[in-house]
Amino acid sequence: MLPCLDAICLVAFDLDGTLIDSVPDIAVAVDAMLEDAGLPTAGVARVRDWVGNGSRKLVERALAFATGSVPGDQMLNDAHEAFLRHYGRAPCARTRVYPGVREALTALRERELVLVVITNKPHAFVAPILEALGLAGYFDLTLGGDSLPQKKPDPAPLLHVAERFGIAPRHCLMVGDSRHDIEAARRAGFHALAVPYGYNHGEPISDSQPDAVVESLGELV
Ligand SMILES: O=C(O)COP(=O)(O)O
Ligand SMILES: [Mg+2]
Repeated sequence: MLPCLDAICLVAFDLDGTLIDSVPDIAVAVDAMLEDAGLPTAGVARVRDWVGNGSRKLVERALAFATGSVPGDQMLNDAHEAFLRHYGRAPCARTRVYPGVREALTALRERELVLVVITNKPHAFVAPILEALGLAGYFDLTLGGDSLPQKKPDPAPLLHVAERFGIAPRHCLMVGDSRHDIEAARRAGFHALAVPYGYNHGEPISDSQPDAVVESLGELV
């Protein structure tokens, strides 16, 4: 069970698959990287199941699919650089905000909650995407997968924001689409709310036993 919103002072949102449907642009960049390497492309349906552990892991999974073996360091480094270059050219051409997100963010801001983004995406992409979609103004802080030495499912980024704003974890809520968000929330002592429409390696998010699942963030308010 989720506590009543009155008991919550800070809400941390996952980005990819929770606030925004970003996989169409991510898949274009993955496929461009694979083409550069002379490998078969993967397509959006496969890439969807590879998102969640940051860009390097995404590229590693794509190379393993395309070559049939785990890539060596040099190949992975080169491919990761190529992916970042391609993604950086158009990180927000096909990316869309999910239904209910703007309404939820507006209502939570009106309640004067601290709102943050904690994503495993490289931080350099976060501000340009939020700005392009008109979401930047809602957030007090954003953390990317490379902002700290640890990323989700490690609880460190969640504990970092709780401490930064001086709010006890039991008054914080993590909202996410993947098992990494739910695990990070558990380990940090945050409440955990999940959405079922995002990217969770093809598994139902209910398997991770979040406190609650909502079909749309519009239900939050
Ligand atoms: O970039 C990823 O791997 C996932 O990003 P997310 O943490 O916003 O879902
Ligand atoms: Mg996500």
